[in-house]
Amino acid sequence: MADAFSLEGLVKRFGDVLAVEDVSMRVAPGEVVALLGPNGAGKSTTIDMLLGLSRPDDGRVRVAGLSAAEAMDRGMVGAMAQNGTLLRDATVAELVGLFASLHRNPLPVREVLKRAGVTEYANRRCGKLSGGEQQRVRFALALVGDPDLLVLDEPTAAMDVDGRRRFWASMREYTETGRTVLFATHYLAEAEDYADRVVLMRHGRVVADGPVGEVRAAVAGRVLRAVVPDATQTALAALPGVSRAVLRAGHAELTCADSDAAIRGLLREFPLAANIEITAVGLEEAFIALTTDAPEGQNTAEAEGALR
Ligand SMILES: Nc1ncnc2c1ncn2[C@@H]1O[C@H](COP(=O)(O)OP(=O)(O)OP(=O)(O)O)[C@@H](O)[C@H]1O
Repeated sequence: MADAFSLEGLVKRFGDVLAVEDVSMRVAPGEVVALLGPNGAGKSTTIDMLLGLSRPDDGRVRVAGLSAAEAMDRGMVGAMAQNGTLLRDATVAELVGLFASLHRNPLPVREVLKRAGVTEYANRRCGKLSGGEQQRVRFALALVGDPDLLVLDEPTAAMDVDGRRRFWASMREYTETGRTVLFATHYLAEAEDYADRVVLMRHGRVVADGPVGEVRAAVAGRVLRAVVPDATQTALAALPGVSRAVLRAGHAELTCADSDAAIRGLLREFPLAANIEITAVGLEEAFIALTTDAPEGQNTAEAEGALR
């Protein structure tokens, strides 16, 4: 089956800043992909290139076999920017109607309002809406052309807990129809709950790409904690199966790719290790392990290698 979209070796520089460096991914139709990463990781820059809003310095974007610009022209892509301005004096229904008139095959306005969950304030002026409500209107505008691919840059940034829940309920309905979605987010729980696949970015590069469960397992799978007298952080990091080690006042925290190998190695090298405890790693810890620069003695590069 043809890719819903593909990014091949994308590079983007802004002066001296290498914002995106060799980013590649292939996304199949129907996949819901979360693009995760800390501030400045290159998520928005990648999205802008996917949408044809900026040109890569190197590499190629294809959307259903077309260039980004062609796909946008044909209304195949719906986009929701972080903070595009809405016409303040237009009502929500008027604005959606205006956008519908720009598309060749728009969905009926009433249908769009319903799908985006904005029917209750359809007759309110956009300038009178809260930040979260405005985000939902932007979502409606992204849906109006009935696109095959939805690209959302931090869609829930301004929403409260209830707004977020309602937004994702609308999204679920949309993705159940087999549409492809790429969304950037800072919320790990959103990636965990709503994406089939997670792409983690750091410093302009993809550092992990896979199903949520696989990413979590590949980063470590487990954290082993123990009191280890006479150990050094470097010696702990060198144990088999350990991808990251932190030692504070004799308390070791070992992030493990293989916790069985790690515990055997630990007891062999440090027979006095005590109070040993092993727990599963959440996506949050996996995310932090992969997207923060490791302090001395930690071995994040190894964990990254395991994922590529
Ligand atoms: N127009 C620009 N001019 C100069 N530098 C830019 C420009 N756009 C982005 N950058 C830089 O490129 C890097 C990547 O930024 P980008 O906005 O893509 O990151 P991001 O992952 O989307 O971050 P955030 O989560 O904060 O939105 C950052 O160092 C940023 O400062």
